[in-house]
Amino acid sequence: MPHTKDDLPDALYSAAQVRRLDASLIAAGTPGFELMQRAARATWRALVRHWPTANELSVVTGHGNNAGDGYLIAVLARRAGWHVRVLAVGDPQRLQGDAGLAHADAVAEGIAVQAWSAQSGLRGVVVDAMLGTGLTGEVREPYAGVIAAINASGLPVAAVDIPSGLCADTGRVLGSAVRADLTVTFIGLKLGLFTGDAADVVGELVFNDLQAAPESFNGVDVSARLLTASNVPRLASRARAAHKGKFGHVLLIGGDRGFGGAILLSAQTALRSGAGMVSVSTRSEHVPAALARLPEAMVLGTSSANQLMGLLEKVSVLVVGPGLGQASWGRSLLSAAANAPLAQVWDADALNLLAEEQVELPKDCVITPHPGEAARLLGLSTAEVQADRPAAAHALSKKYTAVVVLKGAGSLIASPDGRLAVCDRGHPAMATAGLGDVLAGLLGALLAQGMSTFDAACLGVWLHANAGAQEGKSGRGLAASDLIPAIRQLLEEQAPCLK
Ligand SMILES: NC(=O)C1=CN([C@@H]2O[C@H](COP(=O)(O)OP(=O)(O)OC[C@H]3O[C@@H](n4cnc5c(N)ncnc54)[C@H](O)[C@@H]3O)[C@@H](O)[C@H]2O)[C@@H](O)CC1
Ligand SMILES: [K+]
Repeated sequence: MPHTKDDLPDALYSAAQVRRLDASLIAAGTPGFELMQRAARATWRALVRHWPTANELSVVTGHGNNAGDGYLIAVLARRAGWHVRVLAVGDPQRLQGDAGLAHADAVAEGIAVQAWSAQSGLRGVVVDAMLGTGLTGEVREPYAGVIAAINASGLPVAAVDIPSGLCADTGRVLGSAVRADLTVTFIGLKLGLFTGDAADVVGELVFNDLQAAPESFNGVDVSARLLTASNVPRLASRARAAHKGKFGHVLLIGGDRGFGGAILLSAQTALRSGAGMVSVSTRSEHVPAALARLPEAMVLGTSSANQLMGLLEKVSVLVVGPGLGQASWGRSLLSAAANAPLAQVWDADALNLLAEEQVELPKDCVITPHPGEAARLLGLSTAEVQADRPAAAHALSKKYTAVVVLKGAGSLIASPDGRLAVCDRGHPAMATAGLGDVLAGLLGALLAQGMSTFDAACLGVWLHANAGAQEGKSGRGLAASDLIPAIRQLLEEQAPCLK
């Protein structure tokens, strides 16, 4: 069954797990060469749909089964009357097994198979059939040079299974990767197609399960779940007899001198995302501005942690960190929060203070690091975190026994019980200040309405990314507060109040 972006299955696999799936399909009676033919047909159909007026193909092949798919795509294109040639990186005589058979089929069809050279000259649509799930380590020559030539050609590119150079497990470009306009991927979705660098190289994604019987998936673990409109957790609809006491009381702590706006953005989002009551603890000099902006909130000018104590007994959820700063004011408020037996969201400077071991995180919190904060918490560099985002999210979740939202393209949500969810929505216009404050306030409101930490994190990330995609469409200049009405609208569409 072909699937496009909006109806993808949600199970995500590593390269090793997909290899196990391949093996179980073959063991269940479908020969590998038949799978390769199905992969080629699926790619060919998607390619014709994507470029309906094209009639010329340059298929660039490597040395494994990914190349085998490429030879069979060339055969289908030739039979459809297209001008086709194959540019082989390395010696095609060395191809073995099913890929060898596919090469023989292409030759028998009279297709010109030339050795790749810098002078080969690419034409028409380029099919990238060099490196698939068999990629290991940084891309070596001659492939790196061929990838650079394909990217420099400016021609349309269809990638077979995964763009060559993109790691199927981590979504990291291993040195260099083909920038595809279309990727057709098979059997099981690879986690690496949805996080990290993937969004810049995958293009339109089409999935085909190659008619795998559902039983073939039994016994093969899933690495992660893709968040989709149908599986994302929902808030319950509200009863008519609802009252504000049922929807929690969120206390947001932060906004030191110079960062007063951050906590207001969080508080405004918590209010607009359905929290029953919202209180803000901030610097006394920020109180008049906060009241002017948020008349619905209770605003407490706080100069020391002692002033928080009474309030901590009345509220149900804490959001700590936006604009908190790292000076003694923020540190003392964070320590008071850390001792409160409440559901909590820690963000921004709360995470920097946590990394400095100034405080201990209570159990069952949500933490929302961006890659730089995640790196500080793990004692790694940001590049090391980005090199394997799923591993970093799992490691943080284990280290702090917390639900972790690792932000950045393809946000990840990791739970200490091993679950991992991936959100591939969002928009580059979201790379702007204040977006994290909005997310923290949203998560606080969802916890206050009774969701578990993992469900709140999944729904919060999903709503935030979709609101960003909706509002970011017009490009740069998105202000964080633009997201708040969009989040409210999406929440209401998802779990409407009774009319
Ligand atoms: N039955 C199957 O196994 C099926 C496999 N399929 C295709 O087969 C692919 C997997 O095939 P393979 O496991 O043969 O692997 P690939 O074809 O992905 O790549 C293996 C080749 O890449 C080279 N290579 C690995 N890392 C490299 C690096 N860092 N730099 C340069 N070269 C590197 C290896 O030396 C080897 O020649 C899938 O992605 C998919 O396209 C599909 O045909 C469906 C069925
Ligand atoms: K490829």
